[in-house]
Amino acid sequence: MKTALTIAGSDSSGGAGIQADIKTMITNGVYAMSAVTALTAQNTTGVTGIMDVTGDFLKQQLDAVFTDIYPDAVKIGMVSQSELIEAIAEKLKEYKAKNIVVDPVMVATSGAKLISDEAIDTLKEKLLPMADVITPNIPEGEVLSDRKIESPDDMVTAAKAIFEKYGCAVLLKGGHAMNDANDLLYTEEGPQWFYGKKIDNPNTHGTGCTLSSAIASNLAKGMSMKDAVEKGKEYISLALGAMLNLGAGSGPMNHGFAVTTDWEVTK
Ligand SMILES: Nc1ncnc2c1ncn2[C@@H]1O[C@H](COP(=O)(O)OP(=O)(O)O)[C@@H](O)[C@H]1O
Ligand SMILES: Cc1ncc(COP(=O)(O)O)c(N)n1
Repeated sequence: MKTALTIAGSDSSGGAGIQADIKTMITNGVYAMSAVTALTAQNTTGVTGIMDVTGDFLKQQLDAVFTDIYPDAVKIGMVSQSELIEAIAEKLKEYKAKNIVVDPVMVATSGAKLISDEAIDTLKEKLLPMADVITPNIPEGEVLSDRKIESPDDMVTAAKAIFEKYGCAVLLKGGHAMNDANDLLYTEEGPQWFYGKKIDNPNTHGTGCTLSSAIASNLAKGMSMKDAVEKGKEYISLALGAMLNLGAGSGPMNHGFAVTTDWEVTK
């Protein structure tokens, strides 16, 4: 069985962060492991508390994982402090991690800020250049490219700028701010659009976490970047389309739509 590691924050309501990542990885057929960067007290209406782990404890978790069950892919989500980003960069280098997917999480769907300004600089300097692909949404893409993104043409210009600046493939997600679900992948081969049908579902808590974990799972299974993105988009469209409706705010998706309860105990 292929293996994947998520390095991210815990979402107590289970729709985003570590919990979304693990559910996504299981449903995509890989063995899921986690190194927790922070605990959040969070539900569908907002984040009420954040408790970061220490850099040393994050390193301990990464040592424990990499020296025993080597991950075929690594997904990085919420990392709010520079010290933690530095710890991750150091360990990924030490263990020669492969198939690194960075979701540069900055603001939750509910509006809470999940990264310090100083950490954004460290992310740009230390982590993005190590990534195989990064998956910013439009507001994150604006921060990383230092320009406004207001049209599909702007998406191409911004993705190219990020690709050239940080040397990693960029999947710039249109879902949030543009009126459709079209994402742009920018690699050394240039731009490629992935078209999605906008699903009329207000419950989008955790979509970014979920897509990046699906892509990491697909890379772990040996898919090319393009196939990993295409399959990842199919997965998130089905999870959104399952129309789960939980909580008072923007609720979670049904990550396990493809998990069967129709199993039997065999003796
Ligand atoms: N309503 C929707 N219907 C279909 N796909 C969507 C919808 N909203 C987001 N997506 C897709 O979900 C993925 C995550 O995007 P996005 O919501 O922008 O991420 P983030 O949570 O980081 O803001 C993208 O592939 C995007 O196109
Ligand atoms: C612990 C944690 N990590 C990430 C997100 C971002 O979620 P979204 O994918 O909705 O932007 C979140 N709300 N909580």
